[in-house]
Amino acid sequence: MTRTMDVPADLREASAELVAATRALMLAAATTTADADTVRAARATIAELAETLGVRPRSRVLRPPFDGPSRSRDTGGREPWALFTHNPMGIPLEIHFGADEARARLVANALHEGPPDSVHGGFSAHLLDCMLGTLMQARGSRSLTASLDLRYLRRTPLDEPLDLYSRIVETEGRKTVAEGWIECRGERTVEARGVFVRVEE
Ligand SMILES: CCCCCCCCCCCCCCCC(=O)SCCNC(=O)CCNC(=O)[C@H](O)C(C)(C)COP(=O)(O)OP(=O)(O)OC[C@H]1O[C@@H](n2cnc3c(N)ncnc32)[C@H](O)[C@@H]1OP(=O)(O)O
Repeated sequence: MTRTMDVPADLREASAELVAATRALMLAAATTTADADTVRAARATIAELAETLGVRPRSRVLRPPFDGPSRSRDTGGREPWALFTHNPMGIPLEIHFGADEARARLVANALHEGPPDSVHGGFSAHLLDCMLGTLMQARGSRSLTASLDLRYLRRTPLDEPLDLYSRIVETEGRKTVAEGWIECRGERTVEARGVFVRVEE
């Protein structure tokens, strides 16, 4: 494991920019209407880049510090915590923490499609697990998701602002119950309830 703090700040910044550009490339590659020659030329360029970047790969993505979310929480929601800065597979979320709750805003795009024009249910589950799990982390708790129950109430649209929320319901011993939901235009589309169990460091 390489922690973000183990690499120089300049490389961290360059890596975050590369990942953001890669996400833009993923969307462009998936939705392009360019002709076949242009697409093939792009493929060759990308293959070349993959070779350049893959010369000495790490076995894991850069890992942000565990206390990042709690430091963000300490700012009272002024400084959000950015998720998946170094991983283009993750859906980038900027989470604002309160004491026992969190919120984020996101516009899902064509890469996240499940039912036509709607967010894939697995991505909604991923987003809500992030909202709940990162809130646990922001409260300093080293906990893993033991269960995550979802209710898909209506379709969650692409290309529109989505509001994501999570909050702590109760804690008993090593277990914490948290819930979260996604809203579009003020209407809930998905609800989640998760049990988190604290583990040893
Ligand atoms: C060593 C690693 C270090 C890691 C440092 C963590 C750092 C954090 C970084 C954040 C990272 C982001 C995280 C994002 C969220 C994920 O993506 S987490 C990934 C998905 N989740 C997992 O992989 C978890 C896999 N499962 C497990 O590891 C274990 O089953 C668990 C959940 C830790 C529980 O195992 P255990 O410690 O042996 O717990 P156990 O003694 O059986 O039960 C403890 C209590 O929990 C209850 N419980 C257990 N499972 C359940 C359940 N499914 N439903 C309800 N209650 C349950 C038990 O009934 C028991 O209750 P009490 O009897 O105390 O009242």
